[in-house]
Amino acid sequence: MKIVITCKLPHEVIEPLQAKYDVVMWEKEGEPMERARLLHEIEEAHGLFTNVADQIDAELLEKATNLKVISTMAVGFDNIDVETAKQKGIVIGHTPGVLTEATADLTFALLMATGRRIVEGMDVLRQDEWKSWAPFFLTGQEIYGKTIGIIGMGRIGLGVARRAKGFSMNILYHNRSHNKEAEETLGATYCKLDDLLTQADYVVLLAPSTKDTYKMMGKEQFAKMKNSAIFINTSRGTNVDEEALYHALEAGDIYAAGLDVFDPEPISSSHPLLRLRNVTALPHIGSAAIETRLEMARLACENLVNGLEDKPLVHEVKA
Ligand SMILES: NC(=O)C1=CN([C@@H]2O[C@H](COP(=O)(O)OP(=O)(O)OC[C@H]3O[C@@H](n4cnc5c(N)ncnc54)[C@H](OP(=O)(O)O)[C@@H]3O)[C@@H](O)[C@H]2O)C=CC1
Ligand SMILES: O=CC(=O)O
Repeated sequence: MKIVITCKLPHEVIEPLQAKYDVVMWEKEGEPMERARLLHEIEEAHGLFTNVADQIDAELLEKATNLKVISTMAVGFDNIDVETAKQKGIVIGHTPGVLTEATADLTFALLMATGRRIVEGMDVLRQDEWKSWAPFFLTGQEIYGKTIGIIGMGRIGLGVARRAKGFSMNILYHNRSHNKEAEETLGATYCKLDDLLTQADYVVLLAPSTKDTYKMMGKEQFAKMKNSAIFINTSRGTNVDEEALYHALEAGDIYAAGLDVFDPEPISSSHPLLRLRNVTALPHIGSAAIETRLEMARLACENLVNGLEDKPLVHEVKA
């Protein structure tokens, strides 16, 4: 059977696959497989190893006449046309859990960096703009003891809430349903979205990208936040109206934003958001810790092999 891998993986990860299958792997480090090549390779493929950078859409699935399994090295699967794949009897695997703590670390790091203007501080040094210690030079927002509002209290949201607890933060959250663990172990309080937005000093978005969450943070939502509040997004760029965010930041309706994700990705260096002093931006590196990425790759391989061998996947996308 033939496997197509759309990104360069370490030898130790693909060796077991090469022993059993005909493996085609994209070799360019840090770049996704060219679309034309993917559309060609998929015609004969039985298994597809993908990630958030590929669009696994109806056009591609139409050509994938032999495909049995799609395995994404990610927890989010919004880049995959799940409905069409399911109609064609293709199973889909993803990698929840193994990236939770690394992504929660990065989310909290981004919250701290944005609140305390860490990247601006480095820029000041690089540009020789540090004249003296001054009472209000590079002052930001406190973190310890403040209120955090987590939209999407799932695995990663809970990880962020545990970190926030260590900073004695008051924890609010909004989901479609209650998260008992967050309430019972961390004392988190369930809120309507509007209440969370008006009360939180830090609004952290961690809901998946779905039809319901598309641009869920827009003009109206940013207007409800405090002028001193900070918005952090480590979920998906599609969950935010980026133009509305830009205007809210520029007008001082909110204090700052920390962003790891954009729509589309990669974001261009000329994007208006990147020109704002009060934006701290990262290139979608939430889960980018070495051990985590190895675990994700191994789990995605296990899902792939199980799918090829008609065994239950370790983590199957059920949606
Ligand atoms: N920046 C990065 O590198 C990374 C980003 N991610 C992103 O983080 C997301 C979350 O991952 P993970 O925590 O594992 O996922 P989970 O499924 O565990 O958590 C998602 C949470 O969002 C809530 N939710 C879903 N729909 C809505 C809605 N319409 N309104 C409010 N809340 C909603 C769910 O609760 P309920 O069902 O009760 O509404 C659930 O608690 C991923 O889907 C991915 O997009 C993940 C990893 C790395
Ligand atoms: O964005 C990354 C993911 O795992 O989802």
